[in-house]
Parts: sequence; structure tokens; C-alpha cells
Amino acid sequence: MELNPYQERAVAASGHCTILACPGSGKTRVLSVRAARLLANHDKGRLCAVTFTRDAAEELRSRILAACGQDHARRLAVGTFHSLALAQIKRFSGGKPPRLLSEGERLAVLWRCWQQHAPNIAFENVVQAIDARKARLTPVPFSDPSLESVFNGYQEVMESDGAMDFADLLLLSVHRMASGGMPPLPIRWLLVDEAQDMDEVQVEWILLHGRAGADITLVGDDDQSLYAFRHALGYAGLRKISTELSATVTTLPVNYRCAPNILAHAAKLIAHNRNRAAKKITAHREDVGEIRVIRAPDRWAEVDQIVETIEKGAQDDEWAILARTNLILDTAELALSGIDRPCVRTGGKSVWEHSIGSVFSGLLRSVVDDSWTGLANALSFCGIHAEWVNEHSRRSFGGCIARLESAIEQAPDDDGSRKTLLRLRIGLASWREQAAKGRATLVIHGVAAFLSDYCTPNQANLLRKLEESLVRMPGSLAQRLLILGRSSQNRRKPAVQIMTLHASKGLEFDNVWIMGCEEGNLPHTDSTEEDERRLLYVGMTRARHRLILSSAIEEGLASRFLDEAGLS
Ligand SMILES: Nc1ncnc2c1ncn2[C@@H]1O[C@H](COP(=O)(O)OP(=O)(O)OP(=O)(O)O)[C@@H](O)[C@H]1O
Repeated sequence: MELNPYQERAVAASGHCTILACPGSGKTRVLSVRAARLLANHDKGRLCAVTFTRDAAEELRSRILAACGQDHARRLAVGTFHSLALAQIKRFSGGKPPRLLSEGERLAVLWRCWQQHAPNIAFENVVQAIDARKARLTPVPFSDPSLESVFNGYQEVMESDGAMDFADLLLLSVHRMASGGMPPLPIRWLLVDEAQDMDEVQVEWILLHGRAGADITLVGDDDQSLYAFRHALGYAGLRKISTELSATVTTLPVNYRCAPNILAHAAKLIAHNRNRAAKKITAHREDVGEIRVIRAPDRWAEVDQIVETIEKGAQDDEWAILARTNLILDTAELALSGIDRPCVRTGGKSVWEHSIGSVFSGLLRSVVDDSWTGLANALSFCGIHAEWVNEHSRRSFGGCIARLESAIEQAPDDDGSRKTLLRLRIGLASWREQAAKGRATLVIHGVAAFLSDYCTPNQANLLRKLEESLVRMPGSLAQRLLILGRSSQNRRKPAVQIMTLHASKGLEFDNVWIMGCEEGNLPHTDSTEEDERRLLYVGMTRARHRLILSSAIEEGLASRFLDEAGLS
């Protein structure tokens, strides 16, 4: 595949270089070919490339080496900001390197400090405030003094253990380089992928290397900056580095992915953002894509249309179902769990894997095949002590009814446990009878009614939706459960992928359906209008041939973005 003239210019640019790309323009390809050429054309000098995830680092490394040959591997380092900063600190700081806290440990320490110093503030707000402080070069005072106590307590706990979190690691690297206490990495070229996602500390880390003599290459698309909530600077970060280093700015305006009419509507939408780099976006393809806008009475009717459309198409049609929130996607997943296509929830937990989802389907499975595990999980969900349930599971034998009967005899003295076991024993006998007579709906309602007495309000809400979706499926109870099992096992080549708009970044699909396009959901009230517009732009530009945007009348007015994109 030949490079187009814009790609060739970006690959060949000398010195500092900022490559402003549009979606589907081959960013990673340009970055890897540029890196490969730099290595192949120069005998000396190390090259370092930075990505935001380990997977992206591995992929970029193999693409660079595939283009220039393994001989150059020793002059190449590809990693995340944090892995490179850790390598730098290990190499240049005397003494023991810091121990890095895992995400779980970090949250556990923060939780303790939160309970001690600021239990009146919601925990997620505390985490956000601490993360925001650490994404800045100069600390900004907290809005609430108790947050300062949480922060100090958290830092003290880490210091006493010789530990550090990821954000501190990068800050330490930046402060040591700035004060002359540690040299930058000894590299000749530094390339950054997805550079629109850098925060203030990451921008400074790059600039310190640029000031020390490394040639900096940034590749990014400010219109695809989705992480402002994680303090990404977007266009401002790209501009700061380009201006300070007087970088050559080139663009990649040719989109190879989308049908031209799909791209034109996406471009029309994003043109409403004011704070963005001016750039052309042109389509390479010439075919006409299909675009539809659907307004359904309610969310169930909306997902019914998704199901109908997918079922009408070919078996192997590739679909992405996207929405702003996981809550909206839950309804889509429920409706799609009954279709005859491999379907997967990507990047989020399936509703059937939530605690109530797995307990519900597990108990139904026990009704069908007399297996004990689903029943034991239900017992522990209903409040019977997990240790007792495990012990009884080890000691008892036979079918579920026999094992329940011996459990009733040996149940702990507290009233609740025995009552639950008795109810379950009676329920199970009757559900099995109904199932044998083919009355699947009655069994589903009965099991849901039993579990609902032990649910929190949120669980009860989800349970109602799960119940409804199973009732809507055709076939016997065993066949319906088989469909659920099949959809969670078919993860290799799913025809239908369900994911948030955020998770769709970097992917492409023949057919894209963006649901929940209502005011309040898209733009979502939690974020700024420009951020939300970028999110829809990213979703629309995932589609190769077909783009469908839908909303539900019951959920509110249709999104203003549809108007802006010329789609209402
Ligand atoms: N010069 C080229 N000729 C033909 N096809 C190309 C060329 N460059 C890139 N492509 C194709 O364009 C498509 C989009 O490329 P890629 O996914 O790398 O884009 P991207 O810039 O990373 O997109 P996004 O930012 O939207 O995720 C790929 O299928 C790729 O093979």
C-alpha cells in the first residue's frame, strides 16, 4: 500500500513535526513508517515512541520493526509514559527504585484516607480531585480543606512504604529533569501517538526532551480528544509543544474508511466546535453510504428496531451498537441476547455478568439441569453465610432437592437462613414441574419474584429488565439459557459488538448504530458540549458503509447534534 502525498510529507518532515490527522487517515501507519525510516536512514541515535496503553505500544513496536527490520530493535524503545519514566528513574536515580502501587492498592489506600478525613464527600469526587491535582505541574489548592487532609494522608502512607502511584512517577521524572537532578532519556527522536490525549505533566515531559535536543514528532487528532475528564489538554497540548519547538505542522486529511456522505455529515457536526485546529477532511472512497435517523416511541421500541434490522441482514454483517452510557447499552444487550448472531459486550461488563444477572441465570440453569452451583450462588446471594454454603456444598450429594433438604436440617439457627432454604425448596419443586410442562415464562417470573425479595433497589431494577428480556425470547427455558451461554462464549468473532462511544475510538465497522441520541444523553449533562460533540464525531466516523442514529421520544428531545450534522 503506497503512502499518499500527505502521508509521505508527514513521514519525511525533518526536525520537530506535528502531524494533525483526521479519522481513518492512517495515523499509526504514518507514525510507524516515519520511525522505521528514521532508524534505517541513520546509523546512530535511539528512537523512543510513546503510546497510552501497553497494547498500543506492542502493536506500534512490531509495526516499526516490521518496516525497518529487527536489526534496529536495540535502538528502539516503545512504551507508555509511565513505563518510560520508570525506566528513566531506575537508570538515573541511585538507590532503590520506587515500588509502584497497582490500581487496586491505590484505591484501597485512598479509601482508608477518605474514610478518615472526608467521609462526607462522595468517594468518586475525592478520587477525581486527587487525580486532577496530580495531572498538574503546580499544585492547585483543593476546594475543600478536608481534601487536603486526604491528599496528605495518602502521600504519607505511600512514602512510609517506599511506594508511588503512576501519576507521582511522571511528576517525579519531570521535577528531577527540570531541576537538573536527572537527565532526559538519551534519545535522538521522540514520537508520541494519540498526542491529543496528553495532560499538562505529559506535555512537560515531552518538552523537556525536546529542549534537551530530541526531535519531537506528535501525531494526533484534536477532534478525537475524548479524555478532558482525565485532564487531557487536546488541541491546547498539541499547540503548546508545536509553538514552543517551532515544529513543522502537516496534516493527514484523507479518510480511507467512511463513505463520503457519512464523512460529510460528521465533518459538518464537528465544524460547530470552536476550539479546534482548522483542517480539511476529504473522503478517499466514492461509493454512497446508507444513513438513517430513527425516532422510536421508547427505548424498547428503539432496540426492537436494532434487532429487526440486524436480523434482516446477512449472518456475517458486522455491526457496532454504540451509546453514550452503559445504562443505555444494557437495554440493547438484553434485546440482542435473543438474536441468532454472535454478539458481545465490549469494554463493559455484560448485564448477565453483574451479580444479579449471574445469580438469576444460574438459578434458572439449576432448574433446567439440576446442577448445584447456580443454587449455591443464589443461597449466598440471599444472605446465607458464604462459608456455610461452601461447607454444605462440599459435604452434600445428590440432586438439588435432596441437597436442599439436608441443608434445611443442618441450617444455621438463625430464622432467616432456614426460611430462605424452605422457600427455595418449595419454589424449586414447582419451577421444575412448570419447566417440564414447557411453561418457561412462568418459571422465569417465579424465579425473578423469589430473588427480588433479596435485591437492593438497583438490583431489583436490573432484575426486572433481565426478566423481561428472557420472557421475550422464543423457545424452551433450556434453549433460552443456551442463547445466553452462546452469546458470552462467542467472543472470538462477534458479528455484533455493543460498546460505549468512548470505547469505540480507534475501531471501524461496516455498520454503526448510535442509539440514545437524546438531549441529556448526547450531549450528556455531565460534560461540556464540545467534548460531547467530539464523542459523537468519533462514533460517526467508525462507520464504513452504514450509519444509523436513533433516539426514543419517551427519553426526551432528539439531540441538537443531529440538526448540526444536517441529519434531522
Ligand atoms: N495510503 C493508504 N492507501 C490506502 N489505504 C490506506 C492508506 N493509509 C491508510 N489506509 C487505510 O485506512 C484505514 C484507516 O487507517 P487507520 O485505522 O490507521 O486510521 P486512523 O488514522 O488510526 O483512524 P482513527 O483515528 O479514526 O482511529 C485502514 O484500513 C488503512 O489500511
